Amino acid sequence: MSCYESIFRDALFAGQVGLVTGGGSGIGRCIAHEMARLGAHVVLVGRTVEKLERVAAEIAEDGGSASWWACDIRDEAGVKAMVAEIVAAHGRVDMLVNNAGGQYPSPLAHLSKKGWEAVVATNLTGGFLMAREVFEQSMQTFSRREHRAQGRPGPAIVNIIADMWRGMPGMAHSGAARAGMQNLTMTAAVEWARFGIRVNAVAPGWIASAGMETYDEPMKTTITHLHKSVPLKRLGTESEVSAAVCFLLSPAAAFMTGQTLSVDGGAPLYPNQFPIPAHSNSLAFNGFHRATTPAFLSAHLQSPEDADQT
Ligand SMILES: CCCCC/C=C/C(=O)SCCNC(=O)CCNC(=O)[C@H](O)C(C)(C)COP(=O)(O)OP(=O)(O)OC[C@H]1O[C@@H](n2cnc3c(N)ncnc32)[C@H](O)[C@@H]1OP(=O)(O)O
Ligand SMILES: NC(=O)C1=CN([C@@H]2O[C@H](COP(=O)(O)OP(=O)(O)OC[C@H]3O[C@@H](n4cnc5c(N)ncnc54)[C@H](OP(=O)(O)O)[C@@H]3O)[C@@H](O)[C@H]2O)C=CC1
Repeated sequence: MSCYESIFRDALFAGQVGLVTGGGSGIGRCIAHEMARLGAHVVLVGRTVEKLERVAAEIAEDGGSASWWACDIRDEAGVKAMVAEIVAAHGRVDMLVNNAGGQYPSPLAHLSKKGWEAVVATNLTGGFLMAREVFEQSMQTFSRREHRAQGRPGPAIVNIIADMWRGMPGMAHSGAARAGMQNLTMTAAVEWARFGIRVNAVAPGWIASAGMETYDEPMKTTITHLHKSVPLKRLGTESEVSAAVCFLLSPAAAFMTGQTLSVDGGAPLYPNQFPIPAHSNSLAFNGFHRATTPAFLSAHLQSPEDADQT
């Protein structure tokens, strides 16, 4: 019996096959453990063989069932071949968790085209390729009628995105990609609903995941202060993201599609997360004709720093 504790009932995913991209570390590893604990066979996908092997071994030690496939989700031919092999080996894919992703901090103006493309390909194109292949190859394997006859829905898909609702200052490439993924979630949900395929997303806020280790020291220092900007006054855990994912994959969410669940302690509702750096020359307001600015507010039409200089 697995040592992984889940809030969900035993055997919830018994007999199902689930793919977890980025399953070799952090949130993806945790999701893979929980899905295996609930009875699924889990295929771990990522680029680093050692990480995938280690997590597959952990799941096996816990009495679960897992295999792995090394693949860069940005490689279209690699994704096609991988999904084909998995479908050939297991007969189908019931669940896809598009979790692989990442970015590096940089001011927008310093982003190179290559860096932008690397992050957009990782966080948007890769998720699209995975979802499209799972859809296409599921449709080839089982006709819609066969699916219905077996009383089984098509695969359930969950995309991991991020808290980008108010922009993502310092990580513009990732914010743009995640916003794209959120929109793709809605479109796929509508286009694939008639095949019984549900597509949802989970938007983690700041999670104390292994992924946070990948940042440099100044960024890690910033991260140690992030909890102060969270109404619940702490970071989230990998297992709190996993629980949301397992809920969306489960029949409890059978009437949910195209939705994004935020797991963020309320952080986006709280302003001042990222202080705007001091202005050297902020834009002056344009002094509209016929404006009716109350006198007591006129001082607030320029930043205090600029006001100090006048
Ligand atoms: C406020 C805190 C957090 C907010 C919430 C989010 C948290 C998390 O997401 S935690 C998970 C974190 N995990 C990661 O982010 C994984 C680590 N990151 C990456 O692997 C990279 O960022 C990647 C996504 C770009 C990896 O893609 P890959 O193609 O493998 O990258 P390359 O190393 O080949 O780089 C390609 C290109 O991208 C530019 N670049 C990459 N890293 C940096 C960097 N640290 N600084 C500046 N530029 C970077 C660069 O242009 C690279 O090309 P070259 O210059 O030729 O190397
Ligand atoms: N932790 C947090 O606070 C937040 C995390 N997120 C997102 O949640 C997801 C999981 O993050 P987390 O667990 O924290 O971080 P990790 O860095 O631990 O996980 C990212 C995983 O994705 C894999 N991966 C990255 N690029 C590729 C690729 N091109 N092809 C295949 N696999 C890839 C990595 O493995 P490998 O390098 O071996 O391929 C790694 O296992 C990411 O998308 C992350 O951006 C979103 C918001 C907040």
